[in-house]
Amino acid sequence: LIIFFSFRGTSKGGDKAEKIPPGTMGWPLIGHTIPFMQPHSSASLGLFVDQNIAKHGRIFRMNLLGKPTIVSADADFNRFILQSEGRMFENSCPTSIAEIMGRWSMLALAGDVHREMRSIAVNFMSNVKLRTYFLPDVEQQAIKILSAWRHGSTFSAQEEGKKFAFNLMVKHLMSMDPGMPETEQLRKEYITFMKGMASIPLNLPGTAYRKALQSRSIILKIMGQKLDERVEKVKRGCEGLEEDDLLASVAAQSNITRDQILDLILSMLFAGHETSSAAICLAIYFLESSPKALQQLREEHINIAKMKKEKGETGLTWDDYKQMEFTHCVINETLRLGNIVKFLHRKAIKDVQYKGYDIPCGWEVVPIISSAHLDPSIYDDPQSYNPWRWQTISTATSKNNNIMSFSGGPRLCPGAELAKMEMAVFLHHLVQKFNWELAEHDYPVSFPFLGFPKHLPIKVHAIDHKASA
Ligand code: HEM
Repeated sequence: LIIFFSFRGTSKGGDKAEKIPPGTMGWPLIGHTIPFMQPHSSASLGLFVDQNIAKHGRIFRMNLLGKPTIVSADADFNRFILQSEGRMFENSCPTSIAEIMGRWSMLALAGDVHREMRSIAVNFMSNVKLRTYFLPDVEQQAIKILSAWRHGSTFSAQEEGKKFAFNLMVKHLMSMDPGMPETEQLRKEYITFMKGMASIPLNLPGTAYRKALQSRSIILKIMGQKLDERVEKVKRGCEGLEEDDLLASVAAQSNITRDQILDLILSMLFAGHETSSAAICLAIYFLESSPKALQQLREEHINIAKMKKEKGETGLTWDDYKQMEFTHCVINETLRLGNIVKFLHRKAIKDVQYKGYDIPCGWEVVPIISSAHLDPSIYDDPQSYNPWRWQTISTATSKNNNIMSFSGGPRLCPGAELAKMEMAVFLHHLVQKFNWELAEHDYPVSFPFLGFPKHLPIKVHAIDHKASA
């Protein structure tokens, strides 16, 4: 029976009674999960999705992770899905991710509890906080990382990017300082935790998934100790503490439980660290192969630094950041072609009709958000890295629906501005100090989490400003 029901419905046009999008359900239980998850260049949709689009069109059905699923590579439908969050569709995190990130993680929540947790995240990264607290720290961390790079040395840019983003997040989430033993222990556990996130969810002795669950317990223990310290300080009424870090501000709230706080912090560490470090690596990768873009970017930053020096200013300001026009083009193009997040998980919470198709209530829905970025009808020559295209495209999300890197609708990434600012500040110092080349061939791969198979090895050359003056 399982085989019969799994293979039935391989018709091209979808079911007759209901017009469910066409497609095949594949093997019993696992369906097409393995080919769907097959690693591929993040600047592509992958062979499986391309083949299905060619056969069935941009909206098709399949069995993913044991569930009937509608996959959409249709930019309009994706926008519709994201904007109908809570009304027709809602977040639907795979069980294995919810288990590892925690049931209170923002990635796993939907509805009112999600809204409550989200407002904490939005407030944590408000514009005022970005200007006041984050910007100086981002700059300090960037300078610190880059000052350890030696002329002529070769190392993994991916590791450096992760160190930068990790240090920044743990400082702002829990006031943990880089290099301290407990920060290093947390980082070590976090690496094991991440390996499990990207593994097959088999909770058996020795598997990456089992190890990740064990690391999760250790990470929560460390975070729990930090939380206890904060609660104690809040009780003693230490002034200004709420501004210190996220732990302090949530510790002062009585409406969320300890488990909720810990899962929130862990999901923020994940969401704010993996993505922005990937973004920095992508910029390093794309700029290396685009000397003209690198040159223009460098000129922009040398000019900003020169003007600041003339005015006797040190440290970047929000106005400096906003003035980095070409840098914003580089960032937009890097995110478009790099596709840090390829797809999202949603499910239909009622029967939905769209473009003549029926999406049955309860079915999983996977919008492939990278599809808009790679669509030649939206972006000319989408495979080429061309930051200049953004000089004529409006980047306001309200005006441009085809920028999907940060998702859209009510779950739009609350860390978008922080991530862009991290990229801009890191690039400001990087391009003034170094030239670089890939030490080995590497490229960004969607696992589905974005990574570089060889960890992006680069060789750096310090720029001799006296010689170039
Ligand atoms: C270039 C870097 C980044 C990219 C591409 C990115 C992308 C995304 C995407 C696609 C989502 C999914 C939204 C959905 O389910 O519809 C998301 C959610 C989220 N991101 Fe980011 N993100 C980035 C950086 C950050 C940073 C620096 C933070 C800071 C902590 C952050 C925090 C979050 C949070 C808390 C969520 C959950 C939002 C919710 O469920 O309402 N992100 N991000």
